[in-house]
Amino acid sequence: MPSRSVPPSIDGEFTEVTRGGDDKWLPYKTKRLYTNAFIIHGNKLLLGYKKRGFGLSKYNGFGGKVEPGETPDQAAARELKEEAGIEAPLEHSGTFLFVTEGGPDWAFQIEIYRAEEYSGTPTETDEMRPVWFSIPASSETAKAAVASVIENVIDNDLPPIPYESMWDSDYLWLPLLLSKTHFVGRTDFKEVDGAFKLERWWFGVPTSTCT
Ligand SMILES: Nc1[nH]c(=O)nc2c1ncn2[C@H]1C[C@H](O)[C@@H](COP(=O)(O)OP(=O)(O)OP(=O)(O)O)O1
Repeated sequence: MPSRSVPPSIDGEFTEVTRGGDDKWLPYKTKRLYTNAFIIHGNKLLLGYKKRGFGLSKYNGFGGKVEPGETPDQAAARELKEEAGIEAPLEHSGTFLFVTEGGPDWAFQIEIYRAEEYSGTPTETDEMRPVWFSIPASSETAKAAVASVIENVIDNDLPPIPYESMWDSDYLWLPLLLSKTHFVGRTDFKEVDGAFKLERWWFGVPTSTCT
């Protein structure tokens, strides 16, 4: 079988964790920077239920556009405060490109952040309602982490991570974020009647962290 290429947008030495769909990666004109931040507190994960805009009625991390003059780190902190009312020592955890067919002709470059502590009280805003979910038991390797989340082994009374109400590809990389494994990736979605359907994806981790 011929070897399949890494998406053209991925630079550097990464080991594939998961891929799907064909190799016909969508073209895009430019990239726009976004952030997305997740709070992991013990065995709980904080997500926001999106009340308006793109991604309405989905659960997601807290984030949005990087404004002119801002760094992604600054934007991540600002968006977390604006959308959830909290502050946290955010660490950069991954990057992926979200490209659409039928949607914008530019790619969303989403910088993903995580923190294990926070200050303040998660508070509902006009855009997001914060909700805690249970994190499944952790695993040693990136691939095992993906498997543990799919099996959804939980040990508290909170609901499990609501993958069915998240963007279609989040179950592929959230386990990497939970296990503190830096990752890169790419997803191509197709917009049909206002809904976005995952068409192809690739996620990888730095070669040195994949055992
Ligand atoms: N967890 C996620 N998984 C995914 O596959 N795509 C995501 C994603 N989070 C964001 N995206 C993509 C799709 C989404 O419509 C786009 C913009 O992200 P957001 O919805 O977070 O930003 P907003 O349009 O709300 O920006 P602001 O108005 O600045 O808050 O990036």
